[in-house]
Amino acid sequence: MTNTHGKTDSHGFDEYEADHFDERHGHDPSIGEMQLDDRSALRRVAGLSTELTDVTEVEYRQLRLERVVLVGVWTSGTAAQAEASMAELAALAETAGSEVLEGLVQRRDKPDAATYIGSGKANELRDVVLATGADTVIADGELTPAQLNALEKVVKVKVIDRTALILDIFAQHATSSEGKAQVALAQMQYMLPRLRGWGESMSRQAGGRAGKDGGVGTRGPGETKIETDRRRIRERMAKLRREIKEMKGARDTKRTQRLRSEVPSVAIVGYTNAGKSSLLNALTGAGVLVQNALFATLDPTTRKAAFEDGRQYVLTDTVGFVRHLPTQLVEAFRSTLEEVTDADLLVHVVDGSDPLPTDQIKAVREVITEVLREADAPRDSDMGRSAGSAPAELLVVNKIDAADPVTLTQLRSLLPGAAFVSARTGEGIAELREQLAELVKSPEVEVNVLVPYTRGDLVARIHADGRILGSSHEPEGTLVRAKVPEALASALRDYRHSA
Ligand SMILES: Nc1nc2c(ncn2[C@@H]2O[C@H](COP(=O)(O)OP(=O)(O)OP(=O)(O)O)[C@@H](O)[C@H]2O)c(=O)[nH]1
Ligand SMILES: [Mg+2]
Repeated sequence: MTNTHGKTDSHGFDEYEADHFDERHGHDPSIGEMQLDDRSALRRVAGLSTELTDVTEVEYRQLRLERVVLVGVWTSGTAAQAEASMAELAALAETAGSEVLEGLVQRRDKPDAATYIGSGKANELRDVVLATGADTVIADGELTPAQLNALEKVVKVKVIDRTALILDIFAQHATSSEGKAQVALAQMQYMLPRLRGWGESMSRQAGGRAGKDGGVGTRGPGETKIETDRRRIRERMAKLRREIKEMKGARDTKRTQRLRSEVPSVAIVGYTNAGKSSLLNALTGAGVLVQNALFATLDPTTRKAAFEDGRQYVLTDTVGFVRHLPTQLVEAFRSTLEEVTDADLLVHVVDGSDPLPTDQIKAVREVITEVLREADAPRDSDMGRSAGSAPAELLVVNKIDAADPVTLTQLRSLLPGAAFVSARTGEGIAELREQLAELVKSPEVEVNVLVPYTRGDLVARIHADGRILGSSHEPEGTLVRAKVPEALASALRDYRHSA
């Protein structure tokens, strides 16, 4: 796996990811309306798919999404929510590089056990596929291997589900070696029960057909071949887990240093495309990748920043969330998501111009809860956060320049503590800075110490981590009055000076 940056680690403080900086100026299509140039601007990363083909030879069905028809089952919620879900699926499909030709939604109590949509609707879908010349159907859910297989038999083109689509986008956008490994792990986990025959393998397990060739979707290797492939994939997964753990080690060291120095950490979280990276840029001038694409950011980027009073803090931009984020990804990205669980404060960015911002807030909180629960589970390399202490959350409604005024008024009364900003125009950013300074724990312990000259290291730490209120050089050492983090105050205990 090569890294387009020529770097192996993009989690440092001062990395600058400019090579694919791709902001489209003055043009802001809404979700689901991304233009052709957006898609052609996307480069497909030839990474995992080829590798998997190596591993399993003919087994892996590469996602070559070109002309797609979307299909969804609307089981609960309002018509607006069903519509938003399809619009999001369209945006995901376009982010993955495909052209959306048509979308069908079926109202049902629950998805059809056999074919996801009902059989009548499946035939209708077949007609739409024929009429539009689509080569792929994307279903808005996670389908069982058997459902995918059965639906493919009816529509006679490739059928993939929302989970596979999201995994494909992640694979395209991963740039760091850690990100690539995490995506590969998630994809393999998804693929394992779906090896060629998607579901056919299930019937074999159940003592079904004897693996004779026969028609679409049933051709394939014999049982032993599939088993060999499964074993090879499991071996690769084990290797990836080990690699991810090692890569995480390097990042942990950095984080431990940060924790020790007690620099408060703020993590920017939120729905994908809400403007998290834009906000990081607005607050720190970082210049990270901003793109009107879903999951543009996969690797956490951390920047140092300072409040007005000179106090330092670190700000981390993270991977975006989405409704029903595939569990394979949550698990594989666990080490990345630790940036979230270890933060002192979460800045939760909400796209105020989205038609249903409160649904986004809910989806993000669900993922965060899941991540926090995972983080509380005991594991070998525990560090930082003590169980149960979730970081505080500040809601930031972004894109107020583009938001509907009525929605904004509703949000203001619904979310009284929230900040309202535009990362694009800068409106509200100064106020947000003040709010952050208030919320982030101040390292306020006042000390008055006489530090002997042999402990220059301590004086250096006071300078680095605290605020000097006054200092003078005395015959016995440096006399310092300062506000310092609690940990440093206790390290200075022996040098307390009473004057
Ligand atoms: N109108 C408007 N557009 C904004 C604002 N902030 C961000 N955007 C646009 O929203 C899109 C997404 O911005 P990003 O900062 O990449 O969003 P993100 O949350 O980091 O997205 P992912 O990393 O993909 O999850 C880009 O097209 C931005 O130009 C804003 O305040 N107003
Ligand atoms: Mg981003």
